[in-house]
Amino acid sequence: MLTMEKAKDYTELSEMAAERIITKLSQKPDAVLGLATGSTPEDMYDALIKAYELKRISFAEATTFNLDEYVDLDPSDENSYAYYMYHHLFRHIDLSPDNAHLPNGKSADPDAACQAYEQLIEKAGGIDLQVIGIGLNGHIGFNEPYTPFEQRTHVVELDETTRKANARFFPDLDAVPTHAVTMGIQNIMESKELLLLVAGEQKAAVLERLVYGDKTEAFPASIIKDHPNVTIIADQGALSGLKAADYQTGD
Ligand SMILES: N[C@@H]1[C@@H](O)[C@H](O)[C@@H](COP(=O)(O)O)O[C@@H]1O
Repeated sequence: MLTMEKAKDYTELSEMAAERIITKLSQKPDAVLGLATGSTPEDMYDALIKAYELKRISFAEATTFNLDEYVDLDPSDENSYAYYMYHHLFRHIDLSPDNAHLPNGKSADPDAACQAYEQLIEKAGGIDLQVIGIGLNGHIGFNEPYTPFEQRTHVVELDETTRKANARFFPDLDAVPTHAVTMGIQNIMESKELLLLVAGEQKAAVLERLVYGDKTEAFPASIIKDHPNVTIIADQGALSGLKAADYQTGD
């Protein structure tokens, strides 16, 4: 079932997304959370930190798995996703470092590292709630267009468009890694619940394609319509290409 929730702006979207995680942790303190990076979830993390400071939630029993990580960036590199997570969330909360997982982008044996990551997820009981964003080309995690839907955790060569979109975080385009490790589309689909966040007018065309377009490997996010429990939270800008009836009633 796909449910669409409308936020009036990015702030409300972030609060709504945080509330979903707060509810999950209240019902299941040892929940396994799938986390994402990028600009979109930044304020959701701020809202979660606030909720933690107000003692509304604790992460003491929780476990987290991130979707992806660049290849060859050290966790201390401020452009690595390990650093992003530490900076935006982990250092502010009571999540045990032993329970905070990201793919290993620095392994000498990347395939073995991908398998080990999957085993950790399995051992934790699978992901209860996976937060995802969407790239301008429809990628989820770092699963670029034409990634097979059955793909599991793997090393990817990043699209030029993705490297350009993410260059804003780096000194220049050349500094953007060419490869990343990402959970596969299959792993994302195996999570018990999916929460897709879409913010801003620059994402209106991708959201429009996701909602009205066909399921195709050319547009990786299109697969999520097959997931049994997916919620899209989108703000007004992102929703600007949709007919109102399509998001007020859900689908
Ligand atoms: N690998 C990440 C994705 O996990 C993220 O969801 C997406 C959108 O990012 P943003 O939220 O900055 O638009 O692109 C990045 O490249």
